[in-house]
Amino acid sequence: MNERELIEHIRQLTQPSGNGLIQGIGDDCAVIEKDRETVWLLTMDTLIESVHFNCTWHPPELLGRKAVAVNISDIAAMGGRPLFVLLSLGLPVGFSTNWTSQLMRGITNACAEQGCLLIGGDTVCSPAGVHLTLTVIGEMRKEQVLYRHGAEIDDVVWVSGPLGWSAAGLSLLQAGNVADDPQWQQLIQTHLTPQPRTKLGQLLAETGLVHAMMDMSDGLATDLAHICGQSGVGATIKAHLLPGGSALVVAGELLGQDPLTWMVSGGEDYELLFTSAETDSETLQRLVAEQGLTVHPIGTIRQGQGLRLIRSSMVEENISFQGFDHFKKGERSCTGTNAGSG
Ligand SMILES: Nc1ncnc2c1ncn2[C@@H]1O[C@H](COP(=O)(O)OP(=O)(O)O)[C@@H](O)[C@H]1O
Ligand SMILES: Cc1ncc(C[n+]2csc(CCOP(=O)(O)OP(=O)(O)O)c2C)c(N)n1
Ligand SMILES: [Mg+2]
Repeated sequence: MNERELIEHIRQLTQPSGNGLIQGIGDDCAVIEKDRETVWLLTMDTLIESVHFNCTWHPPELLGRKAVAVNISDIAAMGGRPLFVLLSLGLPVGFSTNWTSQLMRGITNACAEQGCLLIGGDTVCSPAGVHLTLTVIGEMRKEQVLYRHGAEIDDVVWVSGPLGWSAAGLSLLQAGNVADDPQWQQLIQTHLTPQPRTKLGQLLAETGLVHAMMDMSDGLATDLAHICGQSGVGATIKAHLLPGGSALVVAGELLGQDPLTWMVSGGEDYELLFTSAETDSETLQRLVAEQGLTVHPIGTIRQGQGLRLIRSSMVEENISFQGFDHFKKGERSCTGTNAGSG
């Protein structure tokens, strides 16, 4: 069973409604009725040493910032405003006080910059490595919430920024000796401290022009496949429209890796991915530009199912769910050593 199948299995075991629940398992946040006009948004994400970060290259302050950013990104993905954070901290015996206070400086500064309050959590000993789990609570107007479902045939598919930078930055850090070169700093910084698109998410929700939205953590191939699956549609993406940039191409040449693979299935972009009617494209781009922000059209929603990538050679390829999956065969991060393995 892979990660997606396991989450679907858990979803089928749960109650879909009650207690004011509007959206349970399956979107970036759970959505719960707060009052007639507003909803609560709740989300949780974990970062685990050796799976999500490596302490040899990840400065603790930036790790703290990243832990907040990847969680707040899920609030941005609904169009909401983050308010409160809960932090569960798992540290090995004999943890460094200096390392931990830098981590906490990153967490508290990032919370303050996003206007949210750290209000509680838990602190435990970990038998292996550092574990960081955050819960973020946000709010927004009920009628403006943007779900993964809702994409319509002939919609334009948009992304809020460059793809593949984080994956390229990670490859450069893993390669070791090249990482100090100034030409790679944008790629590396994107990996070490992604920026949640909170302002853009709220703006897009307010326009009322967006049909479906999510944030990108597992790579376009998997994340857009979620929007398609939940909307009952397919999509076609054009490789030459994907925003990448020259540093990605040069890094690919240096490391012998394909920049398109980073852009499509690398993951950890934390950009917003959304769809809107073709006839609203100009208005949408104008409203976004007025706030000093940018968005890029990358393809089209179509009838049917599955996600197709059109390469420059005009060859079409099905790339559905080819992004990151914690338990996918060949994904090296977890080796079972306990009762849960096998
Ligand atoms: N162990 C779990 N128990 C209940 N719900 C889960 C579990 N793991 C993930 N989910 C839910 O499944 C959905 C997809 O999760 P995930 O792929 O991690 O989304 P995201 O990329 O937005 O973090 C979310 O709604 C999340 O809350
Ligand atoms: C040491 C290390 N190895 C590999 C990766 C790459 N990586 C780890 S998790 C992940 C995907 C995103 O994490 P996930 O836990 O799936 O977040 P979610 O989709 O729940 O938001 C990627 C690309 C990394 N960041 N660090
Ligand atoms: Mg998650």
